[in-house]
Amino acid sequence: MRVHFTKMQGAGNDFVVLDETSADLGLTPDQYRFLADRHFGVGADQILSVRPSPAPGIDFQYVIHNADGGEVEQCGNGARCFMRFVHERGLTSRDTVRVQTLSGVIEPRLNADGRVTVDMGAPIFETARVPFDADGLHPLARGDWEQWHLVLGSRAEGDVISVGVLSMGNPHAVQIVEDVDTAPVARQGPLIENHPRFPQRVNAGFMQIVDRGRIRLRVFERGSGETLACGTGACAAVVAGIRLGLLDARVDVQTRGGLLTIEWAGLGHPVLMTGPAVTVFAGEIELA
Ligand SMILES: N[C@H](CCC[C@H](N)C(=O)O)C(=O)O
Repeated sequence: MRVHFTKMQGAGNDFVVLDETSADLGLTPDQYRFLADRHFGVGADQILSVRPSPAPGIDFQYVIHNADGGEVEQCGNGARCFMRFVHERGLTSRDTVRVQTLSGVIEPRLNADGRVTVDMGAPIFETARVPFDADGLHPLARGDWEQWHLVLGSRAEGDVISVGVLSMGNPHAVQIVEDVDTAPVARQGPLIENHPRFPQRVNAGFMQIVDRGRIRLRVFERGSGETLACGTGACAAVVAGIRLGLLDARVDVQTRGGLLTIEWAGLGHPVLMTGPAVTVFAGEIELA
């Protein structure tokens, strides 16, 4: 099957985008993994499928698969690229659309300066909804929020880290580090991602607080490994920092791939994420 695709990136988090508005391609996990493969396929952190409206009042459906072929609930950098894609392909003439994802409706908006702002919805803190298995654990109260001690690996080698746990539709565990450049992302990332207390695994954030309006962030993503940026990870990190009393309501997030700006007015409010969305090239590929 010959498939047309568009390669895009948002702050270096890169995507293969498929226009499935005329017909679902019906791809398998193996085919998603092939498209994401940086040696045998196109190469991407996630594969984004643009599908027709599922209901009145909703413009599109947005389906996301990680590089490991697994479908996931949300992708922030992908949502910005989604908006650029539907605009460039003439699938909408509007600068904002309503998009159904597995975790709810999001509203990306194309700004005059070329960046894209997305209402990512409100963060979720109930551990059962992240999901995070807190049974038998005693939280550490910090700010107006709880932190959890996680033992990584076997008790012998076990790092014990303190994480904030929350969902942006997808699960995140965020820890504060002195310096993201020396943080043990490669070693701790997989141990956090696959920690048994996260039944659906988790995205692992490593946040360095520069000042109350700026952080540096690295994320070891569930199903994709460390990426140059993670949009939902940036939202989760800023929300965690605000709840710990360490950040103001508007924060610039410096990732290895670029700058994102996150705004959150507090409990009950949505998180707004603003950042770049770039079309790199289009092509076709033969799928077995
Ligand atoms: N790896 C994530 C999905 C992609 C999130 C990230 N690329 C973003 O920009 O939010 C997960 O398994 O929940």
